[in-house]
Amino acid sequence: MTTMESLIGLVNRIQRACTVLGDHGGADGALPTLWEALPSVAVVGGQSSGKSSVLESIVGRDFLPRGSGIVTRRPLVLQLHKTEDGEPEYAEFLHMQKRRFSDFALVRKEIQDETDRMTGRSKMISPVPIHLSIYSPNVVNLTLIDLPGLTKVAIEGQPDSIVEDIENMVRSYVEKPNCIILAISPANQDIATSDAIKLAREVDPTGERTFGVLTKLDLMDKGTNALDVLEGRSYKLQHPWVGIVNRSQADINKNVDMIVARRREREYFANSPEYSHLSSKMGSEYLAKLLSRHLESVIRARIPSITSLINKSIDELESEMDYLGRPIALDAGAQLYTILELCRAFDKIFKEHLEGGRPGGDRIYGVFDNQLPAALKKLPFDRHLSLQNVRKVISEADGYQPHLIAPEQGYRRLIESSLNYFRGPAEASVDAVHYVLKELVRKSIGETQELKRFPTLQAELAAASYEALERFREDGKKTTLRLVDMESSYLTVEFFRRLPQDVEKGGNPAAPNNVDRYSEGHFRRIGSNVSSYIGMVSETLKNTIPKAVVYCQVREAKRSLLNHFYMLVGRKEAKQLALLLDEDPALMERRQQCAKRLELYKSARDEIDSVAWAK
Ligand SMILES: Nc1nc2c(ncn2[C@@H]2O[C@H](COP(=O)(O)OP(=O)(O)OP(=O)(O)O)[C@@H](O)[C@H]2O)c(=O)[nH]1
Repeated sequence: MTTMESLIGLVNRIQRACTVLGDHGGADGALPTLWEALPSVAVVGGQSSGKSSVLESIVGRDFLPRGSGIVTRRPLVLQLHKTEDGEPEYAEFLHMQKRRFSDFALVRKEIQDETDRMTGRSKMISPVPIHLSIYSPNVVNLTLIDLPGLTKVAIEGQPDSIVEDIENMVRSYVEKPNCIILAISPANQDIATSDAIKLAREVDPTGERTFGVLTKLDLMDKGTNALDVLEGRSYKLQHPWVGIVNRSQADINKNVDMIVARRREREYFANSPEYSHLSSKMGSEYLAKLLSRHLESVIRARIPSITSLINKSIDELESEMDYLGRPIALDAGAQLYTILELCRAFDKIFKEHLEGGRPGGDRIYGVFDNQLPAALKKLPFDRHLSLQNVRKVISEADGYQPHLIAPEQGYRRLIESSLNYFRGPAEASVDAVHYVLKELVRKSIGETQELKRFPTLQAELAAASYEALERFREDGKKTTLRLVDMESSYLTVEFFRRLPQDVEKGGNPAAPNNVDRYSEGHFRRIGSNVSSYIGMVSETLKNTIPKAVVYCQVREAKRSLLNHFYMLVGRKEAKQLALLLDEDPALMERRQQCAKRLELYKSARDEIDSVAWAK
């Protein structure tokens, strides 16, 4: 292989890979894409200027869709690969790599069908290119991009905006500094009105990367010629103008062979009185060689910057791969190990929340320090130990025989019924701490970077943790309620012994119409005695409830949150483990894309290295 072939071949391969990866120089890219760094040749021209004809005669084959209106509605990236003489000619589409087309009429049909697949049968246009490779001994290595013909009016069924849409799409290709513009203008039309030249002048005012092509020389009015244009007097470009004679419509109808047409074109120039002095620099074959040579020199000049773009991209992709994490191992042992690692990472963060280092654990103390005391304070003892209620409870407890010295039964009933009120705050504390723990689990899962890739494991971990917390909550409730029950099962005798003996009987003589067996003061005193006993119990519970809650819930969460989960995981089979490590599909997709791109860039780098050394 000569250097030229390998250089263009290299760019061809990179271009194809770019398309596979969806990189076709979109207008939105903030960073320069690899596609944009690669030199390419775009064919631009007004409708019927002869674009398709030029492309076909460069290829030496009929294969482009024909018809009226806007036929080319998607860019066609045409990569020509020269093969050894005698080898069969064939074409291949990137979107259908398994199929080799040797019938070029079918190539034409597939271009049409593939255009419709993207744009629908509407006459809309799409910037997503179709990739076609042609392998033939009759071509030179070259990549050409056929773009929709510039037009001035929309036809039936097309929105008016199509005129502008086409121009914008074509512009988005030709404005790239690496794009070589093949500007096609018909000779039978004033060059000053050429759509192709108008656009080329706009994006390449110095004419450095524009190749002017003049078609339909044979259709000029008798007695006129195109020498002013071809010799660069009408519109100056850095590269020489190339005149072309394509097949006429009549030739096409008569199926005149392309190879015959090429010969006729050669003869036309050789025998033309006006152009014979230019004949070695005219015609589609010459144009193909000129472009190929130019493309090669441009590629050679661009190689250092392409290499540096590739190296930069490799660095970026590698760091993205690091961020996305390694792909998961396939054997059960390694998977189990990974799962346990991930659990440990989560557990560590959860503990940091409880023990400090990360916020949230303090909210548990908040429950003990604020919520519990406030709830205890709010208990309705005032109402429960009102004079009225005390009198009622005591009297009912006494029954037909009022108490003689102190209402033992009544006291017990009052105390027991009061103690019942403590169940509320006890349960509420357990619940409050439960919710704090649950929230911390949720937060910790979110904060475990390593878990991000594994939504299934995240969900399972959360479910297992919540289940464990639920068990701890039940235990917490049982234990705190037991503390309350213990208070009612045995009263502190000392407290009552220390009370002054209440011996008052027979009512208050000062009260004139006392219908009660005991004075109000008597009941008041009982109420206040019970109230201070309850106050004492309240103080105790304020201290013991937190102990029970921490013992049953917080301590257990720290010690054994995932114990049950570990046991379950340990029993799982390889397939179930793999399910747990099911990654977020979007992420998997991204890693795959990333890996594919990385592979592309690396092989591009290798190829560039080998081409550079081959020289
Ligand atoms: N006689 C003659 N006819 C030509 C020449 N070039 C193109 N034609 C004819 O002009 C018509 C249009 O040519 P195409 O190659 O289809 O032009 P195009 O720019 O691809 O047209 P659209 O795809 O419709 O925009 C066809 O009938 C060709 O046969 C030429 O050099 N000489």
